[in-house]
Amino acid sequence: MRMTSSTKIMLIACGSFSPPTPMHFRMFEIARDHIQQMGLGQVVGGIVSPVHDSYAKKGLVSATHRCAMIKIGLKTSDWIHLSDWETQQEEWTRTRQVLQYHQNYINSYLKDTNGTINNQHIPAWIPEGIKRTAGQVQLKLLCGADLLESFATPGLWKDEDLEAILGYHGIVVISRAGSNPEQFIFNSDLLSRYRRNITIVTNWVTNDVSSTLIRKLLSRGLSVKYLLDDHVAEYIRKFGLFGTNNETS
Ligand SMILES: Nc1ncnc2c1ncn2[C@@H]1O[C@H](COP(=O)(O)OP(=O)(O)OP(=O)(O)O)[C@@H](O)[C@H]1O
Ligand SMILES: NC(=O)c1ccc[n+]([C@@H]2O[C@H](COP(=O)(O)O)[C@@H](O)[C@H]2O)c1
Repeated sequence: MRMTSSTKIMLIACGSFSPPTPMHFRMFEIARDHIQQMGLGQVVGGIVSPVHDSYAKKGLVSATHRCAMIKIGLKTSDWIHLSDWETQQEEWTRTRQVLQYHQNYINSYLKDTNGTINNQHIPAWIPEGIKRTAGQVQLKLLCGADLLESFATPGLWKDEDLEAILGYHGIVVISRAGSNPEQFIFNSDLLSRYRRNITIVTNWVTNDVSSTLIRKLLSRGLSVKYLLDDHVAEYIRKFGLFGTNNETS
């Protein structure tokens, strides 16, 4: 998987997005700039894939609400799109399979010269005009350094899944306050083995706004203005999510 300036790349971020913060979308912009400026490839699309409801993480509101908020937050982006595929499955899907599904779909879409897929519903996350782009598209996992560090949590990730994610797709890691991805990779045999498939991107404007922080502010009736998209905040208040119950937030 050698990357050159002509390699076509799509980025996919998997997470709870409960709620989606501007940082969730900003990480795509930071990654695209880095990849293109370093001549590592051409980023042709971004996918936000919210986790299934059965993931049952604390603070997770229904996928219907999370998908709606992601769509609202992405209204002004012309290259990052929601994929609700994970949320539509019977149960939680491991990240390796999420990547595999999207990569397979992209591959068959690009190969579909007789237009069979064109007759079906094309998901919104397929970049417009991608068929005109010659060659293959490589799907990479985009994540914050905390997700990379979760790879070391015993029992959380299967080794064979990490091998597949790192070996076949590759990951793009955005630095996050309090993390040291270089050191973390150095300490891991597995990650060191796949070091060249891991792109670390320094976020020069560190911003540690997390969904947890936003949920806390909202549940305490505190303002989230300038931390969260106004329209997403409006949606949250409208449906009384995260303990807002129509209070000022
Ligand atoms: N401020 C940030 N800087 C870099 N990466 C981030 C930031 N916030 C979220 N991410 C990344 O976004 C992806 C989706 O994360 P997730 O939905 O779990 O967000 P979160 O804000 O960390 O959520 P929570 O606070 O509920 O744990 C993860 O890869 C996570 O590392
Ligand atoms: N084994 C796995 O594939 C695995 C394990 C833990 C988290 N994840 C994914 O990581 C993302 C973020 O999860 P957390 O918010 O729990 O860090 C989610 O999309 C989740 O599905 C995948």
